[in-house]
Amino acid sequence: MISRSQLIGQIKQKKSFLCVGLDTDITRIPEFLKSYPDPIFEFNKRIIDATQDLCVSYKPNAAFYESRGVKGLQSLISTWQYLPKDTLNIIDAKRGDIGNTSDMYAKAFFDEDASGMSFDAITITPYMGNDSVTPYLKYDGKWIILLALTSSVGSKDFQYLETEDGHLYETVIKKANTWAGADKLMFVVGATKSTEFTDIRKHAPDNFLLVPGVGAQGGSLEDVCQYGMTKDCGLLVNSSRGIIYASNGEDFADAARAEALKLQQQMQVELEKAGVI
Ligand SMILES: O=c1ccn([C@@H]2O[C@H](COP(=O)(O)O)[C@@H](O)[C@H]2O)c(=O)[nH]1
Repeated sequence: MISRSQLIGQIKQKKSFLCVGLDTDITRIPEFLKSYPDPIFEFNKRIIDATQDLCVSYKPNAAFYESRGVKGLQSLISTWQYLPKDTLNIIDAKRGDIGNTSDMYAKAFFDEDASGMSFDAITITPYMGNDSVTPYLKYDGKWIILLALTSSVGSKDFQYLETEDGHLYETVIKKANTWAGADKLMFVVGATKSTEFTDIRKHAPDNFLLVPGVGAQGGSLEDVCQYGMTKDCGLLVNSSRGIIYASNGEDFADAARAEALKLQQQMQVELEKAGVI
């Protein structure tokens, strides 16, 4: 479990707001790892060892594990067990369903006794509304991260629809902030949407934003910080493929570390510029 003040403390100490995405694809990991009993876990373990002093968060994406059935679930559980307990460990599951089903999803990812895993935070889709979200809020110390404005091209299909608040993504943020405080609730905002961060901050001055889309998707870290950073930082910037697949040779962990270090160094500059550190 990691509270808002602990998260801010980690950011200041590590001079980083990097979230390393563990989107671990069996077809992209180095060949030599495939002789290990659990190649996906072995890969993640080495990535974690190589990056944990440079990041404040890890984000396994559930799809990469669930797509492998029982084996994948075991890799996810082993990865969760190995994750440092002072980083904010997010399961990127993008769930959303009626209340009693959400209860089960919450158990799956938050209740170690039930499932063998207890992540600090989960990503959720907001469109089924309040009763689809409240089951996760019952867990003390856990975070929910609602999709607000995604990095995808398809974000324009629904998220920009005009509403009384401006756009649908603004209504999502405004409404969800009546359900939980900034100590439990974050929003996903894509790095490819940096100019919208100013509007988003009007509705979410204190919430942390989980920002995917730098690196492989082309978003700019500098722009995200210019429009989205707060006095407490308020940002967790994710990079998955750009870090974990920096090399597919025996040097993959060193190459991942080098990419994470580049991002951490840019983040340090931004934190100093904004007076956070
Ligand atoms: O709007 C969104 C929401 C989630 N994601 C997820 O973040 C990572 C991004 O991976 P990269 O390899 O750094 O592009 C991935 O798990 C996505 O499912 C997103 O990209 N955009």
